[in-house]
Amino acid sequence: MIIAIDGLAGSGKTTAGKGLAKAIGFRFISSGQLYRFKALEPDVDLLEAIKEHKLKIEWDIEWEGKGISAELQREEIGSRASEIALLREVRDEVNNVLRFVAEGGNYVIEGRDIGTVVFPEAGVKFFLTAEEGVRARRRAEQVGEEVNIAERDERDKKREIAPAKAAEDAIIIDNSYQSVEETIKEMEGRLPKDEFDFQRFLQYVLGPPVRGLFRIEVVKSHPLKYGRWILTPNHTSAWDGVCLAAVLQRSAYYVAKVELRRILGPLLSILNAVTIVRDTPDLKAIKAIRALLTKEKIVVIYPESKIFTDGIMGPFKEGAFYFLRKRMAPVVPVVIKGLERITVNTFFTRHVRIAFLDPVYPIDVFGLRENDISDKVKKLMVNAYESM
Ligand SMILES: Nc1ncnc2c1ncn2[C@@H]1O[C@H](COP(=O)(O)OP(=O)(O)OP(=O)(O)O)[C@@H](O)[C@H]1O
Ligand SMILES: Nc1ccn([C@H]2C[C@H](O)[C@@H](COP(=O)(O)O)O2)c(=O)n1
Repeated sequence: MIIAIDGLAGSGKTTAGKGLAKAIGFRFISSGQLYRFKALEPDVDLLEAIKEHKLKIEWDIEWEGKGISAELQREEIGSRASEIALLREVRDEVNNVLRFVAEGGNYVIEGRDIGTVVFPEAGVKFFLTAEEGVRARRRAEQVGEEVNIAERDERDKKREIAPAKAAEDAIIIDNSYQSVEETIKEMEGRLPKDEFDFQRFLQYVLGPPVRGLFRIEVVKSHPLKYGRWILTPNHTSAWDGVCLAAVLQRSAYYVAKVELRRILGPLLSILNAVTIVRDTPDLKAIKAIRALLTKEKIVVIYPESKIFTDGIMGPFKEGAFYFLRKRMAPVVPVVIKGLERITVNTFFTRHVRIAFLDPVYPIDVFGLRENDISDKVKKLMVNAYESM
């Protein structure tokens, strides 16, 4: 899911955008920083540099392993950036890079034309404003020098290509007299929530008793309230899906083998399962999962594809990472410990621990093959399991 934040200089796009991204577990990109980088290093081919991992643009810009945000923040660079941002070829280059990096991820992206030109299909669009005097004061405090914000506004608003303006469907927030926290809270409050369904009802009703019964402890969490995610849990018991559902704050779509239809019948659909024929390219299931991700849902895929009760993770199927490699969604590896070798006698003495590991985004695995990706994720999960 892309959350676009546009606005004029000093309206708080970067500060509030970063805060929002942190609060909801998304990544953040400042397109203004990219224009500033281009002003600083005009000869660098941005896309090539990103593909070679020389340039990192998420959160703060890193060039050849070094953070350069302070240098980019200089008023002289900002002013030069505003000038080169008038050039069609520079804008195309920056836009291509933004689309390439963000594809299939959950991002908050700030700029001037993010909701209007770069991501017109963004899930949510904000346009931040503040009075000119307030913005000038903020920028002057930031850079420690007098700033001619009116001149910059003129250039950004009146230019022919992609002028800074609110998209027709943007949510406009004037934060002249708001704190940063208030702006972030207002933005989060305007994000679209999932519709209430039967699984969500079960989570409300059965979540607390299941958490109590299995003494579930979330040892590492991740806010999964918005956006598209693929969760890849290890699979030691039929109960791990129940424990996972009990701690999620949203409905998830579980990918299950088609054979389960015979046992569970229509209950599978009620519980949001997507059935898949194993060991074949099941195009119907792939299409269904792709549609769910496009609708910004959570999909759960067990990479081992069957239960390994002793806690030693079985071989990972590469297919579980197909959607990551195809740049359709980030993967959150989930490690569940405490449900191994479950028996009637030990059922009531469980202490289940769940860790949601840091997400792996499509851009992180760019250029890797499916089996390298599954090896990488498995290593992360095995290490986490052993340390829990
Ligand atoms: N309500 C608010 N929301 C966001 N930022 C605020 C708010 N109030 C004050 N600020 C301050 O405004 C300053 C400017 O914010 P920021 O750099 O995020 O703006 P920007 O829109 O990204 O500017 P530019 O386009 O020039 O990079 C920061 O120091 C920030 O702390
Ligand atoms: N999407 C964008 C982002 C930035 N610019 C230009 C306009 C600004 O003057 C300059 C620097 O941006 P800042 O860091 O101040 O946000 O880059 C643009 O044209 N389009």
